[in-house]
Amino acid sequence: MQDLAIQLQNVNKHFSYFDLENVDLTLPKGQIMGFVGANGAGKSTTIRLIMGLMQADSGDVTVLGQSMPKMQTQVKQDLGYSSEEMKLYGAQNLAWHINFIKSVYPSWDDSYAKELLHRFDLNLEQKVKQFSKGQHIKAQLLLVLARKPKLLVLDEPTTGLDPVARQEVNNELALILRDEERTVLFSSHNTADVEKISDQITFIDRGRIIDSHDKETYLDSWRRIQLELPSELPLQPTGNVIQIEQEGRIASVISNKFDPLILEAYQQQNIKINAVENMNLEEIFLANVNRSRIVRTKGAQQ
Ligand SMILES: Nc1ncnc2c1ncn2[C@@H]1O[C@H](COP(=O)(O)OP(=O)(O)OP(=O)(O)O)[C@@H](O)[C@H]1O
Repeated sequence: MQDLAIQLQNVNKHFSYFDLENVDLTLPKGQIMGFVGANGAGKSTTIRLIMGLMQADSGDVTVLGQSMPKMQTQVKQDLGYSSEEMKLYGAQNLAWHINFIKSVYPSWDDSYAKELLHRFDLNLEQKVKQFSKGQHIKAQLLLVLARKPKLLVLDEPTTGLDPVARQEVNNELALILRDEERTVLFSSHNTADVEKISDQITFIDRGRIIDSHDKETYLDSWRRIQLELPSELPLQPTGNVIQIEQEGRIASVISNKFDPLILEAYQQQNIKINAVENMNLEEIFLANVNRSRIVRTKGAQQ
């Protein structure tokens, strides 16, 4: 069995107006996982459960081989977390924060911290309360990255950053990717960031995991196929086609498990294939969410 940094098995968490349901999630060590979902999908709740900040109603949460939240202190040194909710002390400067974190975490890497300070263009002496939003986010990231934890859990690390700062943060994450010892889970709304830097992708919608795969094979399995039909009769759904849009004799279908045999099958029905297009992660995410919501609505109606 692969060595896992994170394993969630059948995890449930109930809130008054929201349920996280039967969440299964595995992240092998040394991988970067992009955790994608719309607003309110359950990303932060899942992350809080992973961090041991909240207890699941049922199911098992295992992080770096330890059961959470029970063994939280045992993994503390190896686990780094950053989220917008975490506030730094406004009255203190960055140097004070660095000294504090350094005293708690022996793995602190001074030369890496200096590098980040320079790259993120932060000032050691400036009081945190004077930081802009972007500087605040970058300072938080510096404090967690320079600890060099084995597992980094970042809740929307690039939200609120301008395109330049976003690129800087993404570049740092991409560098971490080369370090086979380290594992990253980061949540994001930004599918372009996830497409660029992650090697595992998990989609969550309305409290359920709707897909979780390695990026390369996943992206490669989706296609949009543009068709010209012999008549205006509705195109019949076939296996591996999850969406059909048709206007007259023109149809656009989406396959989530593309196989060239599907093209042969269309041609045999005198359907002309105008184009077979790859899809980007945003298009895949939207198609996936739409399908999952249709399936759930149908299930609820039955
Ligand atoms: N402590 C809580 N008590 C009650 N409901 C909560 C609590 N925390 C979160 N929720 C609800 O759970 C749902 C999921 O919230 P969560 O913060 O996990 O979503 P998210 O995917 O991180 O969203 P966003 O991208 O908007 O930050 C929301 O409907 C939220 O209102």
